[in-house]
Amino acid sequence: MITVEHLARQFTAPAAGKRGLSFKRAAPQVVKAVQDVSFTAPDGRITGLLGPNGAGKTTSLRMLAGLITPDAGRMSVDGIDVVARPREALSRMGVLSDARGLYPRLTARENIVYYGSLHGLSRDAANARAETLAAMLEMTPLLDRRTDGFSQGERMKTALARALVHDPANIVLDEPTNGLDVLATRALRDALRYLRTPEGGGKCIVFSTHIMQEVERLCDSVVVVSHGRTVASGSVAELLAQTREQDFEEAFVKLAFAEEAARHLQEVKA
Ligand SMILES: Nc1ncnc2c1ncn2[C@@H]1O[C@H](COP(=O)(O)OP(=O)(O)OP(=O)(O)O)[C@@H](O)[C@H]1O
Repeated sequence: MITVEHLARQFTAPAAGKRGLSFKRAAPQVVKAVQDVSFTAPDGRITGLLGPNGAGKTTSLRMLAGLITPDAGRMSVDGIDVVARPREALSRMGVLSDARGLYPRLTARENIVYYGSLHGLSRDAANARAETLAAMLEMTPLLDRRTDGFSQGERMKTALARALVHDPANIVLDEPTNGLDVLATRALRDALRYLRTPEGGGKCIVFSTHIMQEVERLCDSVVVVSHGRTVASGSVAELLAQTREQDFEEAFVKLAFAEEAARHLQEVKA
C-alpha cells in the first residue's frame, strides 16, 4: 500500500540568457511543480494518477521513487517512510520511471538479471524471473537481443520486466503506455490486471497518464492532479456522479480545469 500526503516540490529553473541589449540575466524562475498531492493506493487495486501535461505527475512519482526529495509532505510504502528509510521502501517497490535507462550493450535478459542481482537474487532465480516476466509481457523472443536498437515499446517492456524482477508488492509506473502500439498496450493492460489479482500477487499498482481511456479501462481508483494539486479522487463512476457528467472526458475537464473555467467566466463577466 502506498500513501502520499501533502507532497510538495518546487524547482528553480535556470535563468535564460542575457535579455536584449541590457546584458542582465533574467531572474531564475521558481516552478511549483507539485504543491499539494495526496492519495492512497491500496493493495490489489490499480490507482491512476490522471492529469494534463505539466500537472506534476512525473515529479510526484519521482519523489515516491526516491529520485528527488520533497520540500514538504510524507510518503510511505507498506508503512515505511520513503524519506526516512529509502532503501527499505524502495525494495518494496518496482519503479518504471520516465527515463527507461537500459544498458544498451547488454541483452534484455542481462539487463533484467543484473537488476535482480542488485536486489539480492541469485543468478538462477533472476534468470527464472526474467523468463516468467518475459512470458507475461509477451517479449520472450527479445530476451537474448542487445537492447541497443530496441523500439520504444521493446525498451518499455524490458524496463518493466527489470522493475518487477524482485517481485515487489508495489508497482509504480510513469506513463507506461507511452509509445506503445495497440497490441503492446493491451499486453501491458492484461499484465497489470493480472498483477492486481490474488493469483498475480494482489499488487498495489500506481500509474500516471493523461489518457482518459486508459484510466476508464484499467483503474479501480483515479486521482486527478492539476496544477500540482490533487483536485479529485474516486472511481470513474464516482467522479462521473460528482461532476454530473455521462462522459469521463467531460468530467475530467471539469475537474482538472475548474480554475481556468472560473477565471474565464470572471473575465467574460467583467
Ligand atoms: N527539473 C525541473 N526543473 C524545472 N522545472 C521542472 C523540472 N521538473 C519538472 N518541472 C516542471 O514542473 C511541472 C510539472 O512537471 P511534471 O513532469 O511533473 O508534469 P507531468 O504531469 O508529468 O506532465 P506530462 O504529462 O507532460 O509528462 C512542469 O511545469 C515542468 O516544466
